Amino acid sequence: MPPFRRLLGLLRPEAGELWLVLLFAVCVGALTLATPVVAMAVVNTVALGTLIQQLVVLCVALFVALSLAAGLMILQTVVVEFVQRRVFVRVAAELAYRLPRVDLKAFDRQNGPELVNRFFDVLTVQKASATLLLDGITLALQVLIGLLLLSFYHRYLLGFDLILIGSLAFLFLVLGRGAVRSAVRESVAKYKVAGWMEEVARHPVAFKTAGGPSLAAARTDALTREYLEARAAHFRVLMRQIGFALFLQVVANVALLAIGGALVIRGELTLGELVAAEIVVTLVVATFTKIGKQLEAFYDLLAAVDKLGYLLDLPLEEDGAEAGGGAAGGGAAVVVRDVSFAYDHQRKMALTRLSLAVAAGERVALVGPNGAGKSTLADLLFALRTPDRGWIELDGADVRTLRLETLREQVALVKGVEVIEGTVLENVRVGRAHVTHADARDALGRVGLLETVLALPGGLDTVLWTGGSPLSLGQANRLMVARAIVGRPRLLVLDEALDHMDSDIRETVLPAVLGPGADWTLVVVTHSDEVARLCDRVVQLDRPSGEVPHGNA
Ligand SMILES: Nc1ncnc2c1ncn2[C@@H]1O[C@H](COP(=O)(O)OP(=O)(O)OP(=O)(O)O)[C@@H](O)[C@H]1O
Repeated sequence: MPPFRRLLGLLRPEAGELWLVLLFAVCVGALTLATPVVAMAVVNTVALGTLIQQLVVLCVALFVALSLAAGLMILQTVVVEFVQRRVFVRVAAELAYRLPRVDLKAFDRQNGPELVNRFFDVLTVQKASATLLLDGITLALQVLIGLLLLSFYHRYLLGFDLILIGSLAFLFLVLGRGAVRSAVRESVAKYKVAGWMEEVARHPVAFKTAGGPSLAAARTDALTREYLEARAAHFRVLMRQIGFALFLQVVANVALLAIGGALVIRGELTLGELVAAEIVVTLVVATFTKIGKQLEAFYDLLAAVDKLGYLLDLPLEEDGAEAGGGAAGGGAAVVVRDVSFAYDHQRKMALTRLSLAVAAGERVALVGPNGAGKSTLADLLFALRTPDRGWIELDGADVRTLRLETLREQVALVKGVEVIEGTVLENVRVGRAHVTHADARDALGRVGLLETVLALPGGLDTVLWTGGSPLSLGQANRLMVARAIVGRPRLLVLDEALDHMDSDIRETVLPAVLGPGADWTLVVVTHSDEVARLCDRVVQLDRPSGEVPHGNA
């Protein structure tokens, strides 16, 4: 979507306030023009040698007009402040809604956390929109009203106005061509630098290996250069416009003095009118010097909105409509029917026409070589991805038709370690209000982690950091199992979650997932013969040989 349309979309809910800002600006613009009007009256009355009282009345009138303008400007600032706050809250709320629902596909070829950096563009939107709403509109209106006023003095000045308006149109439309594109390119380059910095910070071991620092420096150098080129290209457009605006300022000032002076000499303009016209033109052309700042704010705003739009446009998972569910407790029967799946942009199939039936309460080990598609199947069971063909049933219900929220109350997946910055309790609960403190303690106990957690300074309220610290990796792994079993799922899918545990620990955890109280259906992806042996059945997956029929772009 073009950035300008996106901007309108973002500001639409604020339409009421924006009209108010515009109204204030019109009033302020009109009121500030009281200065030239009063000046003209003063010059004319002084020239005619009238009374001091008239001067006092004029000054009082000017004071009232300018005070009113100042009051309106304060109101305008307050309204713009509220608009800014609301834009921040709206974008934050929308992202909080969308991010957990983003289709995993979107993150296959892009770094999710790096994409989220674009949220900071809300600040650019806030700052730039405030600049434009407060100064930009007022300046534009001052120019407009000023030119209108000027045209009343003499028809020559109307011609002067028209030439000035034509020049301004040339400045914005012709000289500004390509500015939005160059602003967007600049901001893309900026994010690449930030993304790379994050990459370096995220992989401390890799970048501490012998060549790590030089790789960090070399790539930063290349990306910074890319940024500088993009910035320079954008600056060229800006300078073109700023230079022309300043040139226009000089020409307009001189031209008015020349035209006005000639008209006064010819008696077609009074001295007062010339002074007033001169003040108006000074006001109008003074705005030209500020055009650079306004233009930069405008292009930054469009680039920021473009970036935010990118984040807000990430595709969401397709949700089913059925509440579904089958039996309330116990294991769920799972059927995988003729399922094929290929990742986007891959030539090889990840799964080809796989069929599998798992009875309710059955424990199945999925084994096979690297790349056989085991993790892909685990993802499909949790509906992180959708089969390209075939389907999956849970207790006879097609998973695609179920509401994802309901489905994920019934299916739990343990895949890698995802510790959220928050307390141990929050990490076990993950927003599920029905999970009590006692439930969390019970789940932690079952995976042999309760004593370790209670020994931490804050017990279950100890704050964990992303990555799991102060827990060890193995302990964090068990925390993930506790998170999965605390919701008493009907299908538990463990993607190599047991493989990383030492045999003692595994013995503690195994009863929790395979023992008598564990009445769920279990699918364990494993490379361990020991784990496989404990299951009711072992299903071997082999690397699919199929190619994606017509590419998978
Ligand atoms: N995000 C992805 N994008 C593109 N291709 C992927 C992605 N994830 C996996 N693949 C490909 O899909 C195929 C199956 O991968 P999958 O991770 O399911 O295998 P696996 O059996 O779990 O392997 P392992 O035992 O190594 O964990 C592999 O060929 C892999 O290269």
